[in-house]
Amino acid sequence: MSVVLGGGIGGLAAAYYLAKGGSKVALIEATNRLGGWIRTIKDPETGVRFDKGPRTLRVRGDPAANTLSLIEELGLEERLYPITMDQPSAKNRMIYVKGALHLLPSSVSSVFKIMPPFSKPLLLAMLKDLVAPAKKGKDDNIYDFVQRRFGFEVADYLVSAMICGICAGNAKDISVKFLMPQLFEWEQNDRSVLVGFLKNIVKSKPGAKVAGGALIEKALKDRWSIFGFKGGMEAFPEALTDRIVTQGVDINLGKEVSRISFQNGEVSCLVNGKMLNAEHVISSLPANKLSPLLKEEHPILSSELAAIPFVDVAVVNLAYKGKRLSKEAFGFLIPPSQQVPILGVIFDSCNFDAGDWTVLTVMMGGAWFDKYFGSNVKDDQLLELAVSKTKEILHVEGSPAAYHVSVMRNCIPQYVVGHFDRIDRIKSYIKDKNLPLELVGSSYTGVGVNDVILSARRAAETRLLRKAAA
Ligand SMILES: Cc1cc2nc3c(=O)[nH]c(=O)nc-3n(C[C@H](O)[C@H](O)[C@H](O)COP(=O)(O)OP(=O)(O)OC[C@H]3O[C@@H](n4cnc5c(N)ncnc54)[C@H](O)[C@@H]3O)c2cc1C
Ligand SMILES: C=Cc1c2[nH]c(c1C)Cc1[nH]c(c(CCC(=O)O)c1C)Cc1[nH]c(c(C)c1CCC(=O)O)Cc1[nH]c(c(C)c1C=C)C2
Repeated sequence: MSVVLGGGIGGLAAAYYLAKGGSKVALIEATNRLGGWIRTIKDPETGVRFDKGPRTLRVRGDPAANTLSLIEELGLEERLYPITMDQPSAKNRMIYVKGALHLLPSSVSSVFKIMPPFSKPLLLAMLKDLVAPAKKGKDDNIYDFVQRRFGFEVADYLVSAMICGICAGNAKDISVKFLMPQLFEWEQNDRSVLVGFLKNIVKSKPGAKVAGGALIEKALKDRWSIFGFKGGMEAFPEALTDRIVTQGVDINLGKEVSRISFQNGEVSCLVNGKMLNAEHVISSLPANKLSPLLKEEHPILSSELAAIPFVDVAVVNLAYKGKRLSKEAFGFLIPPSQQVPILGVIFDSCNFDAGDWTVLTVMMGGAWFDKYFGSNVKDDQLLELAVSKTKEILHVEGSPAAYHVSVMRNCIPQYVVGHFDRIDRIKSYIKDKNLPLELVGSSYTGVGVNDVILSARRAAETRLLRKAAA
């Protein structure tokens, strides 16, 4: 039997892939619900739906192709809500700088123009890269890397904002390999990103195909940019849950794992005071939650896991009656240099049909949670701030007809400088000690849902191969 720890999207996907391969699986989840950070709620009075975590997924790249093939296996195609590249919510992303909203460049032609808040065409920033010196090293923070190669404005306005919009983190701490591993390699090997890029075009063979089935083909043909689910993102873990129930996975809710130990190639998990023995364990727990469970037997592994930092994010969902926005867009981000106490706002009702409602999600905190809110912030204060910033920046007047406030503690891991070396050390430790343990989830090799699902598939396949070989 295999045990899967955690019932977020990572644990559910791991259980699905294991069971699909013929394994007997028990899934252990500490809370009384499945889905982890993926949560959709419905306001009881207005019926408006709010997503607290993700609401859209990417279509490009292998992790996305894998998610789409999982969706196909689950027969969920009809429940998808595609957003195509020509829609404003796919094309228009904004930043708020010096008291005004600005569209981010979204086409090749825009690099030749001066697009405020940038003082020069982005092409000039790209040319800077040709003369900028390379800094040799194993890793760098993404802010310094971008400032060195493309200048202050690209680092400050564009990349710092994007890092907020992906991991709520500070670009001055986050590894360049998190977002731009290839660009960093080109700097190391070719001295310039542009030179590396051009050499790569010459070398690369056209027509490289991503893995996947009919749905990914359709998504690419129909030019999907991102997609969500009709009724909200929680439809996805719900469908996975239904499927693993059919597969016979033993789902245990409200059961917290408090210790993991290994002996004779097997594993024992202490679950609500009782020992559960298995041949193998896949942990989808966030690294900070897994760390204490291993401390007694594997202190080195435990401290490597504990060293992966997390940030808190406050998520305030707001619904206003009527159409209130003057610009259709995905939303806007605020670069940290602007010293505004919110990270950004998603325009949910531009992305999805919300009837006669304007639905917004205001995200706050992240790497600056303590600076702006301390440790005792009240929901009312967060709501008031979200409403007042919405009024100031988007000119949405009055009070929301519905709202929901959550402080999501330790919800996003931070891939700080040195993260990927740490992951290599963690993997080597598990391999060298021959532990029947696989790690899945957003703490390790990608913070998005697509990455998490792919990590679950790889972990399950590794386990199934080992079992078949034994
Ligand atoms: C505000 C926000 C916005 C996001 N937006 C996007 C987006 O737009 N696109 C995107 O791709 N991703 C987005 N993400 C990231 C995405 O939500 C995560 O990558 C994903 O949900 C992580 O899933 P997981 O299974 O790894 O972890 P989790 O969801 O954290 O699941 C882990 C589970 O383990 C359980 N657990 C913990 N400790 C124990 C224990 N001791 N015993 C048993 N069970 C335990 C927890 O209760 C939880 O259910 C966002 C995240 C947040 C917070
Ligand atoms: C302001 C805070 C946040 C917003 N979204 C997230 C946070 C912390 C979380 C998040 N957003 C994305 C991912 C997945 C990345 C992946 O690898 O798939 C996560 C974990 C997607 C995303 N959202 C924005 C960008 C630039 C990206 C990267 C991928 C892509 O280009 O689609 C933009 C964005 N995020 C937020 C806002 C307000 C925003 C606005 C333009 C909120």
